[in-house]
Amino acid sequence: MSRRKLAAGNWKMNGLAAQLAEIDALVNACPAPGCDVLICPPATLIAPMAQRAAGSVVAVGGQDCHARDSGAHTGDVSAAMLRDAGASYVILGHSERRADHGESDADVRAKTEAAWAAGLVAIVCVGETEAQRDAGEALSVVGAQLAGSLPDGATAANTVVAYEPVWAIGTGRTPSNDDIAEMHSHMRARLAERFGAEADGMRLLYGGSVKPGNAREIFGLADVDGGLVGGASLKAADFAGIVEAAG
Ligand SMILES: O=C[C@H](O)COP(=O)(O)O
Repeated sequence: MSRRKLAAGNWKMNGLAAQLAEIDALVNACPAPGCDVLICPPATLIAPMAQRAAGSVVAVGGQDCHARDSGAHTGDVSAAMLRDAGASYVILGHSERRADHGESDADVRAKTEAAWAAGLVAIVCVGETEAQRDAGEALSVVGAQLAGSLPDGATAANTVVAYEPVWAIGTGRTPSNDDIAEMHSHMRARLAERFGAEADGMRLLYGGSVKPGNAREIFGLADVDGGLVGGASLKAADFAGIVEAAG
């Protein structure tokens, strides 16, 4: 099964209107990439970024959504609102959301259902802490997160899974290639048990200190279908190198 790779940037809580110029630079640097390209800016920049990127190869996504469409949820944003602002993807269950906002697998599953209902592709994040890896629990922890966070209706078209070891995020550290390959193979097998042949088409991203200098090697590993990139997605020059590696 050939899966088109995805280079996804997560700007996290970074970016003011002035940074929208990075999108122009990215579009110029990557006029015809051989992979899908996505930037997930903070919610305040989704609409202007989507307008700026309209007609280009760069898709725009959210970093979270509420499980409900609308209502009395001060400060929250629904999947329908993201879609209305021009998003086509949403990151769900990022470890920073799980840690900062206490999001459970059940919460992530409900948000994923909401994302699909709004026509968004869900990028569902999983990953172990360093203590869990040291205890030999990485595979079982990620397997349980996958089982709990993905609803039954997951398909290759509506879902992307991102494996992000918590200890590799923003640290400059990455797992060994063998460890990444082992985890991605494990995830593919768990998905195949549950979703059958559909799992062959699901894209599995690696995230955690992906840089232009290591992206090609990581994206070349079996069952790695691109990356979810934090810090190195903020500057078009860096992210263009990662897009190039994925293409
Ligand atoms: O969503 C992105 C990840 O948390 C990775 O962040 P990082 O590339 O800054 O390590």
